[in-house]
Amino acid sequence: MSRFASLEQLRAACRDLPDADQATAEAVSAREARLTKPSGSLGRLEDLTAWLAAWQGRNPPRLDRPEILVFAANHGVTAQGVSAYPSEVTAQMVANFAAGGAAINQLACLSGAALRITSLSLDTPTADFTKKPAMDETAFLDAVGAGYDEVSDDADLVVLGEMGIGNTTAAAALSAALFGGGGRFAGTGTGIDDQGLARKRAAIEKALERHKDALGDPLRAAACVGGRELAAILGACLAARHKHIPVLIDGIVSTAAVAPLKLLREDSLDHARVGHLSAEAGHGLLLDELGMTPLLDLGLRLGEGSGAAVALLVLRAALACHTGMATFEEAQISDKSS
Ligand SMILES: Cc1cc2ncn([C@H]3O[C@H](COP(=O)(O)O)[C@@H](O)[C@H]3O)c2cc1C
Ligand SMILES: O=C(O)c1cccnc1
Repeated sequence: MSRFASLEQLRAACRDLPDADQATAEAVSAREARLTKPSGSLGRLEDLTAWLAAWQGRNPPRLDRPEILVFAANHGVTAQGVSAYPSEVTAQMVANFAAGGAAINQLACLSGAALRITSLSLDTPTADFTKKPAMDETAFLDAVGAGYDEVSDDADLVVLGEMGIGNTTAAAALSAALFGGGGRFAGTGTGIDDQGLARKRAAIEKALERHKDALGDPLRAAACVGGRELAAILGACLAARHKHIPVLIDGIVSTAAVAPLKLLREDSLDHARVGHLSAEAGHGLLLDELGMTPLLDLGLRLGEGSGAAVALLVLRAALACHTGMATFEEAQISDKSS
């Protein structure tokens, strides 16, 4: 039995959100202003520390227990020839994660984060959404609930990633369902050729036409043209908000996964930052629609949470400066006002 019994119950949970702790953020910004550097010279690192504090409600904020949650699932739409790799690779990569051989294992280790992989019914792919809804309401709510339940109460940051052959098609379809524009969010994913990209766009357009009556509702759109791992990421992002835990989102797949939340409540992603701009073509377009600015732009196009895990190192840099630096008074350095 899922934590969410109906779409209406989930919708209510998506609208009932705690706010940031502004007083704590202001206290952190006040200390930041007294640190031994020209005012504002640590640029966006300064904002990141205040953002962490605002959502953790803690001064100073901490990164003692960050966790990377990777959700894996399979997609019926792969029957349309939309990925360069076969669906078996999803389970094979889950085995690789368990053995420590994937990119995200190295980045989790380096960034000092716990890594948890959750497989969602890998032997039961979603339906091919060019033909019918990817998930019925029960399957969708189960996946959202599974993601929600993965977030630890005592995590101080959650990084959201995924593994699922075919999921850049689901991400592009969901983005278009939410923001319009047919195949414009489609990119080459794992590296499909021009014919593959044409098949991907055609599959997306067919799905949008088939499900057009459902797409006005962001949650039904996510059930019709999303995927289990995208639904779980939505659930985890929502759980993190309810638990006052800041979130780092990864590339196009995890961004598309949480996008329905934004349409249900405008400020629902304020506790989240986008770790990086994926090289997957549609990610920048999607971020423009969401009004979100990525922290890094390194040309990554992997998924797994990899770009967000690299961005966690930047958050650590921000926090190290904030907590370790001396103030002007402590170091007896004359500041510009004295
Ligand atoms: C070996 C391998 C490792 C991966 N790690 C993440 N992805 C990424 O690629 C997939 C999405 O691309 P598409 O929509 O083109 O299938 C997802 O599994 C995503 O996490 C991988 C893909 C492969 C092949
Ligand atoms: O940006 C992403 O999330 C992405 C890009 C390519 C393949 N898989 C994921």
